[in-house]
Amino acid sequence: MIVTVTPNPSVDRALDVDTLEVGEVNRAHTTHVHAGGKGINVARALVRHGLDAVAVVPSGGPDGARLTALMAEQGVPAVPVPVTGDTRTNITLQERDGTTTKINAPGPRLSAAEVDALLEAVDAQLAGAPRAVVAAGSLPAGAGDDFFVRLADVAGRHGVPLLLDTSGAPLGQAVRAGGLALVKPNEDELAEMVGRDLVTVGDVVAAAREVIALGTREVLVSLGAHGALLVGAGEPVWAGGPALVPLSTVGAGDSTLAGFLAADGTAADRLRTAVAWGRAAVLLPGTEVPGPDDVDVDQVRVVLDPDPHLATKEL
Ligand SMILES: Nc1ncnc2c1ncn2[C@@H]1O[C@H](COP(=O)(O)OP(=O)(O)OP(=O)(O)O)[C@@H](O)[C@H]1O
Ligand SMILES: O=P(O)(O)OC[C@@]1(O)O[C@H](CO)[C@@H](O)[C@@H]1O
Repeated sequence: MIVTVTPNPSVDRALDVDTLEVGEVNRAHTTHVHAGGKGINVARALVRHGLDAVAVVPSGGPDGARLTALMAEQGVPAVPVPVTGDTRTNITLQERDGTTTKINAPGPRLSAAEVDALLEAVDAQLAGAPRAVVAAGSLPAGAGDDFFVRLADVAGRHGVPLLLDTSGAPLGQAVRAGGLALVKPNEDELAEMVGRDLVTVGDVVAAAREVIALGTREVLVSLGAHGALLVGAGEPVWAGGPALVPLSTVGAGDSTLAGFLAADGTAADRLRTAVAWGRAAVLLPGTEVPGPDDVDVDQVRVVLDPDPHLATKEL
């Protein structure tokens, strides 16, 4: 069982347009609606592969009800924590050439009592001794930048590994507090965390090692079209595949993390599966997550200890 926590979930609405004309009336030809938010997407991808997952989410107003209904439709077990504010809707504008424009709403402000209730709901799930807990996405106002530090305390008390995918100050605080099993920044998020540009593989590996030195076991850095790097105690590993034209990149990082959790074996095996799931996600519309038939592990190439001088854009 994997428990996921999404402090700021969303109903994801994707509108497909041929070409987006900024400042004009654009007419979409298709819309896709999915239960969204990073932790929910991880749970959805795991469930589509027949694995056990449960998603803990604050839920409020009509869109909160819609969110939990969408999860139920997809057979994703949810633990909704009632909140007074309205759950947000996030918009994706998807162009035919693969260009993705996303507008994420701020989401409702949570009261201190609602934040405590969310942490208590996670605490109750962790009492069942799941294999891991994944916390992912941005924080709503009111949660406090130390929310993931508090969550790490809860996970630590239960001895459950915590995997974190977030950004900005909440990521920085959690990394500095230590005790994380894994963080999954993309290249920009890692660069922001260490406060410098990352150009080469060596730059990314050095930044990941700084994170590890602060008390995180592994760093999975997703590099968009250029695959992903896994840095842990051993030698770094890169995985990626042939170029493809994305249908929607939304949630690709979440499917990557789900694939990583689903896989067994060496670091290379787990990274290969993670990248295969991420690649499969970008070939699906909106925030659709891949199932077993979508994933092609054989297309993914793995390189142990990649050349540190290579620019990540050349991978
Ligand atoms: N354009 C692309 N072509 C091929 N693979 C891609 C592309 N974009 C993403 N991927 C795959 O998906 C993985 C995750 O992508 P990315 O690094 O963009 O994650 P992210 O920024 O966390 O995304 P999100 O926040 O939308 O989930 C990559 O490691 C890669 O395997
Ligand atoms: O605003 P956040 O929490 O950073 O990101 C939310 C979000 O963009 O992330 C998911 C894709 O990873 C989407 O389902 C969702 O709309």
